[in-house]
Amino acid sequence: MSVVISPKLKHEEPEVPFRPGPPGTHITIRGLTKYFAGWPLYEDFDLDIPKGKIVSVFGPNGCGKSTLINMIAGLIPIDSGQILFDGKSLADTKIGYVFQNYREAMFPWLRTIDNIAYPLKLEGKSKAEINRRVEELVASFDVKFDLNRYPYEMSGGQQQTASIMRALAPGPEVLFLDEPFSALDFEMTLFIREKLQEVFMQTGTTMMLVSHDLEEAVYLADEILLLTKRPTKVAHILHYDDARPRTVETLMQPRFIDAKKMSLDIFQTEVRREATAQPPR
Ligand SMILES: Nc1ncnc2c1ncn2[C@@H]1O[C@H](COP(=O)(O)OP(=O)(O)OP(=O)(O)O)[C@@H](O)[C@H]1O
Repeated sequence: MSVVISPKLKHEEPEVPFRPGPPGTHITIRGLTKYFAGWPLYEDFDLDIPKGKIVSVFGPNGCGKSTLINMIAGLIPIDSGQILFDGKSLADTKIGYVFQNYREAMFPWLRTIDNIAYPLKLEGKSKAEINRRVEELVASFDVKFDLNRYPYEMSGGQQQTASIMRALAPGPEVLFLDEPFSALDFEMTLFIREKLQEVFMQTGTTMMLVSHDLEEAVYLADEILLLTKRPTKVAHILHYDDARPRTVETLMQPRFIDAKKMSLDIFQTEVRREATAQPPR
C-alpha cells in the first residue's frame, strides 16, 4: 500500500473567517501550509508578529526558519494560508531583506553607494532625495569606509554593513535578516549588531531575524520564537524585555542568562523529541 501525502487542496477547506491578532500585531499568519516534495514543513500554522519589535527565530536544524521568513517576505510561495501586514497584503507593504550571503546579494557591477541607492532609484526618488537618504544612513551607521568602491573591493563586514544600509534605505515597514552575521568575524559581528540595535531604537522597524547563535538571538530580541521540528509548530514564544541599548554587560545580567537558559531548554527538548514526520534523507 502506498500513502500519498499532499498539501490540502484549497477547495476542500471550509471558509474560515480571518482571525486578527491581538493589539500591537504587525504580521498575522493564518493557516500557513507549505509542503516540500510531498512532505509537510508547515501545516495550518498560525503566528502573530508584534509591531516595532525584534523577533528572533530559533529552532532545530532544518525546521524551516529561513523558509518561514522567506514565505513572509514573498521570496518563497506558500501552498495555502494568509499573511497580512497591518491588514495589508505584501504588495502594499515595504519590506527590506538582508541575506546571509552578502557577496551574492550586492550587485557587483555597481559601486557600493549605487547599491545602497538602488531601491530608492526603483522608487523613482530624485537625485537630491537619494543623496539625502544615503547621507542619513552613512551618519547612522557611522561609515568610515569609501562607498565609491565596488563591493568586491571591500571586506565582508563592510559589504554586509552596506547591504543592511541598502535594505533600510527605503524605510521598510519590516526588515528580514537571515543569519546576517554568520559569515562575519567576531569584531564585525559586534559592530553590525550594535548598529542594527541603534537603527532599531531610532526607527522602531519591525524586524525578523534568523540566527543560529542563541546568544545573539536572545541579545537582540524582544521575542524569541522557538520552533519545533517539522512539521513545524511554535514550541514557545519567549519575551525578553531588558532595556536597550543592550551592551556586553547585558550578557552577564541574570535576566539575559535566564532567557538564554530557558530558550536552550526548550530547544534541547525539541531536538531530542522524536519527529512525527520526517522527509527521507
Ligand atoms: N526548495 C526546496 N526543496 C525541497 N526541500 C526544501 C527546499 N527548501 C527547503 N527545503 C527543506 O525544508 C526544510 C527547512 O529548510 P530551511 O532552510 O527553511 O530550514 P532552517 O531551519 O532555516 O535550516 P538551517 O537550520 O539548516 O539553517 C529543510 O528540511 C530543507 O531541506
